[in-house]
Amino acid sequence: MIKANTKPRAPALEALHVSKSFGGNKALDDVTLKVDAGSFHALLGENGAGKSTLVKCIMGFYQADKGQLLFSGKEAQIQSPREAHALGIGMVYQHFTLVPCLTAAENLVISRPDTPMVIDWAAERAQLETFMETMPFRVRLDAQVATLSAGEKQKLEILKLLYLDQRFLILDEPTSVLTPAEADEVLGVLGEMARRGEVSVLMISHKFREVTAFCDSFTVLRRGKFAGSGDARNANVAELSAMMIGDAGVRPPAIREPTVPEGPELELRGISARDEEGRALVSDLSFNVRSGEILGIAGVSGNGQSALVELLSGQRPVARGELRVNGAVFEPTRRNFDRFKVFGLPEEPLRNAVVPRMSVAENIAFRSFDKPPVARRFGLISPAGIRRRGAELIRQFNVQTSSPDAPIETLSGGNVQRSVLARELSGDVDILIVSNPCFGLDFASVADIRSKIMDCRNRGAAVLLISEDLDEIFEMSDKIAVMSDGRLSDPVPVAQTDARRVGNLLAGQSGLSAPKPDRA
Ligand SMILES: Nc1ncnc2c1ncn2[C@@H]1O[C@H](COP(=O)(O)OP(=O)(O)OP(=O)(O)O)[C@@H](O)[C@H]1O
Repeated sequence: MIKANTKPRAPALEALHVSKSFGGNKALDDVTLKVDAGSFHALLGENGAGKSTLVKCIMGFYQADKGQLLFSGKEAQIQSPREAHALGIGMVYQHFTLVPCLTAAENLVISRPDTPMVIDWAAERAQLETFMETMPFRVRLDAQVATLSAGEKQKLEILKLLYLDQRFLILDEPTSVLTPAEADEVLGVLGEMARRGEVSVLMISHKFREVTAFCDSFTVLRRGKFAGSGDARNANVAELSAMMIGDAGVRPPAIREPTVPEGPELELRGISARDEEGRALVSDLSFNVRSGEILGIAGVSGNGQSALVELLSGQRPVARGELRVNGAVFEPTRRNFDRFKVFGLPEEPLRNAVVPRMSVAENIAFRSFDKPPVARRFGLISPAGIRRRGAELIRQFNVQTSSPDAPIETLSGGNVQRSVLARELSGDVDILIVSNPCFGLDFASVADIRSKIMDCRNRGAAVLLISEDLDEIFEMSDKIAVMSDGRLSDPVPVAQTDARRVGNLLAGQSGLSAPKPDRA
């Protein structure tokens, strides 16, 4: 049995003069990071700055080319994640690693390296309850993971590390799936545990507010190099952003210009969709998005937003209802996307919007590979044309890649996102459907991408923005609707609502159209 939380013993970690290259690309160049025992340390940097590479070197996923790692003052050579776990270093990833069909208790027990072949569930259960009592937050042990909210899953991921007696916690943007209240709770509790000397935390974050409100110290990386470190409680946002981006300026906020609602229009009439077992994913969605307008759909992840994006992009059949573009019934096929100039950014672009092993240039030129100037006459594809067009968009959208020919899977998460946006926003756009477009992007990229989306709207596109980020919804939208449990509230102009009302709808309280009986 794992001995849980018997004594305070947060470890310190120092990564000294670490360098790591991929081919000719120096991802880390003489980087030093020091996390004191019992501190809550933030790791900041633009997309592609080297944050993931550094934590992957610490976790033993990568071996550094140069440098030294000291763990609790002793030199450590970590060859694999298993060795990192054995030392007491654990990581919470951006995406959940729990097994959805098992209960919370089962997930904890099977995560142990010493799980016996035959499990004495009564004994395990008693030990788990004792463990839970020592923990600052609880998760229902009998709940099936699939039924837990994102906040509960995130807590369970953290509990799992503590259950495994890992006291150096690395968190990769842990709050991106949480509501603001859940994020504050999780970070607040981790901060208290660190102060009590029970854990040390290293958190990758793009959110300045969280860093200054919850962390003790920070390190900034810029283009693979150490750019600065200091006390997070006294840091100010201007200082942090200057360290992150150097002299490069941030684009001013997106400017909303007056528009005339005459032009392209997207309409959904009574749309329902189901999962493979026939359960309703979205029910009776009816709304329209007009030219020069952004309709923002707010919602906590898992309330039907993915199904909505999938059916709009033709990846999921419509069970009932009609999609219309410019007044006519619209079938979401590649041909029609081109014909009606419908563009989009789905969730998890590396999985859903690119071919990982193909080059950045090829992925960017995808939509136009059979059109001039990328295609030669008679529809023949021109590799030089693809490369030229790709290189042009890489420059324009500031995608950080060692070369246009690098496989897109070697780019940092934020740069994959920028590449897909480069592809989707560079054309003549009439209808734009974007889902969490700024997920995982650094603050300068967020400003840049939001302005590009706003430019599309200002030029007359009808924009559907699906986002879990309420700040984004309020900054960008002309009208707001809330999705909860597969249903949508009536869209209202942004001036007629506020964060409290939207928050109530997010929590599933009244205001949504009454559920209608859903038949197959
Ligand atoms: N497996 C790999 N092969 C080739 N290049 C890589 C690989 N992993 C990372 N890189 C490169 O290393 C650099 C740093 O990437 P990294 O993922 O560490 O950045 P990051 O700061 O975590 O960015 P983000 O905030 O976008 O996640 C980037 O230029 C990236 O393209």
